[in-house]
Amino acid sequence: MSTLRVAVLGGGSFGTVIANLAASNGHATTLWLRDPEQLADMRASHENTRYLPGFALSPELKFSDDLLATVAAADLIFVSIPSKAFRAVVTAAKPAFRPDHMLVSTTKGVEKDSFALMSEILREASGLERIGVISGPNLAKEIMAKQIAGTVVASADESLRDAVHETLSCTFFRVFANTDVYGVELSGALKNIYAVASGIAAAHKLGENTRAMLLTRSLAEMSRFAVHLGANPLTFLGLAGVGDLLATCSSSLSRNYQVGFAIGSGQSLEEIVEDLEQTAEGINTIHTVKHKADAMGIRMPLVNGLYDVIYNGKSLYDVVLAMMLASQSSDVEFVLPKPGEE
Ligand SMILES: NC(=O)C1=CN([C@@H]2O[C@H](COP(=O)(O)OP(=O)(O)OC[C@H]3O[C@@H](n4cnc5c(N)ncnc54)[C@H](O)[C@@H]3O)[C@@H](O)[C@H]2O)C=CC1
Ligand SMILES: O=C(CO)COP(=O)(O)O
Repeated sequence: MSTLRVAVLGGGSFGTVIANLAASNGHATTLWLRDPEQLADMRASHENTRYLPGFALSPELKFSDDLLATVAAADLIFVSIPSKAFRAVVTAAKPAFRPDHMLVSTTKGVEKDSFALMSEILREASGLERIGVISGPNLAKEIMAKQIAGTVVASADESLRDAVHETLSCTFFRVFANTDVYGVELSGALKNIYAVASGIAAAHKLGENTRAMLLTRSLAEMSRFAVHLGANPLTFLGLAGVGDLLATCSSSLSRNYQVGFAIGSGQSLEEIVEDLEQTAEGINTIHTVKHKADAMGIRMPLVNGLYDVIYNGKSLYDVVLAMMLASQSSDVEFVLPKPGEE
């Protein structure tokens, strides 16, 4: 196995997980974080006490707050920065990029207003060609606890896919490959919306039939939307699609599910956002996807319903009732297209 020099940008839950996997696999790895206090704490304790307390990190993992030096010393760079700051960080790193650099987003969100996907931002802001994304059912704490999991790396560049496999694979973490970059990253971003809906459903103690219907119709809606944006619908049958939807919509470890549960328990969105000390991409994604779907004329009943509950103050009861009494719809649109959508 060849060893790579790896940089991970972002010292939150997931950046720490990725950096720890790479370092534990013997790759020279530096985790870049901007906060000097957190940097000093991580250097001293070799633990991410803020986001992943109780998990010892690889003794080989290095930490830095020097963005350009960290990037310049790496071959493979993972960007694990929330979508709202993603472009700013990649732009700041640009002076250190080289044409041979491989850039991989781990971020499950879309840029507000522009609707740019993270792979598009990586390409635009860096000017580089070797771009990829990873996504899948990857709850950070489970991976830190070495519970078996898999992820998907998507890129048109085979050597990048191989490098990510070599860097992250181990006895409890398996990396699968895909070439449908938009499909994989849209899967990761869109499922956060439905994790919020699932959290609301859980708070209302809805039954298993309801949960199964919600998840299945979520998958139908996600793939319908993504196909309009040029993704392959079959990607949604993979680990990044149905896999991540199942994990995130079922787990109280998911921050998006937690937000939904709090909404369903009667808390206001303002209170929830104030209390939340971590990233829940779904809140912005609901807003951004609703406006994009409206502009493109894509039917998204679950997104519209959720938007009405969260942003327009409509009652959940009225929204669900309207959905249940709507005219007959197609089960699988690739088998029976909706009239007018053949
Ligand atoms: N936590 C998880 O289980 C997983 C998270 N993801 C995705 O990874 C991305 C990052 O999420 P987490 O690490 O969980 O978030 P987090 O909330 O745990 O941490 C975010 C980190 O980004 C840093 N950050 C924010 N703005 C920054 C800026 N301008 N410059 C430098 N650093 C900045 C924060 O200081 C913090 O360290 C999200 O898009 C999330 O959807 C993907 C898979 C699993
Ligand atoms: O994407 C995730 C698991 O695959 C993490 O989900 P949350 O961002 O909702 O915690």
